[in-house]
Amino acid sequence: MSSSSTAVLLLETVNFAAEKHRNQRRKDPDATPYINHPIGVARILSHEGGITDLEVLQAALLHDTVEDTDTTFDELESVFGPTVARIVQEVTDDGSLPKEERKRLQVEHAPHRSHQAKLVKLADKLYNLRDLNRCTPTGWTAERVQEYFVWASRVAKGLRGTNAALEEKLQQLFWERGVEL
Ligand SMILES: Nc1nc2c(ncn2[C@@H]2O[C@H](COP(=O)(O)OP(=O)(O)O)[C@@H](OP(=O)(O)OP(=O)(O)O)[C@H]2O)c(=O)[nH]1
Ligand SMILES: [Mn+2]
Repeated sequence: MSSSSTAVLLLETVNFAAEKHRNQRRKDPDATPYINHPIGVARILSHEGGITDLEVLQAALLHDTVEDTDTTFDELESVFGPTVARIVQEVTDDGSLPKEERKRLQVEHAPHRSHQAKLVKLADKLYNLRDLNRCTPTGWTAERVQEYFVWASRVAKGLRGTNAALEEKLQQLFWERGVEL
């Protein structure tokens, strides 16, 4: 595929995600537009992970659309194709389960995800941990922040051997918190 059609597809994808997340905000005190997160996750993959796989970058832009908006996997498949839809599906929690179960399943399933899905997971965790270092979400205690680091390290353990650059950056954040990986 030519670089120009890659650019067009990425713009189509970021616009789809922006429209889906249009009314959502992050949990930080400034209520940052939610779309900053998926854009930042895709940018970590390209800029820090050296990832050029278009379907991975598209899946990163779309990774929270089904979990957090009215988007369906069928819709993603018809607009962006089966591979992108499958990667998003792999990184989407089952919202019908209780939160503790969803968290436990992320740890359990991480090692069995595809390489493409593991990349998105690594970048998602790296973004969210950096965001926690930047500021505390409204209503979160320091203990809840630390628990997120501990849980994220257990997920990251199952993602090992996927991307050295991203894993080293995650490792540094865990080390700074005194969390063993
Ligand atoms: N650090 C941070 N996170 C925020 C903020 N606003 C929204 N989030 C989202 O909150 C989720 C982490 O919070 P939790 O309390 O663990 O999860 P919850 O959404 O199920 O309540 C992440 O979802 P996710 O991307 O789906 O990832 P995951 O951790 O659920 O896998 C993250 O993107 C913010 O200001 N800072
Ligand atoms: Mn996310």
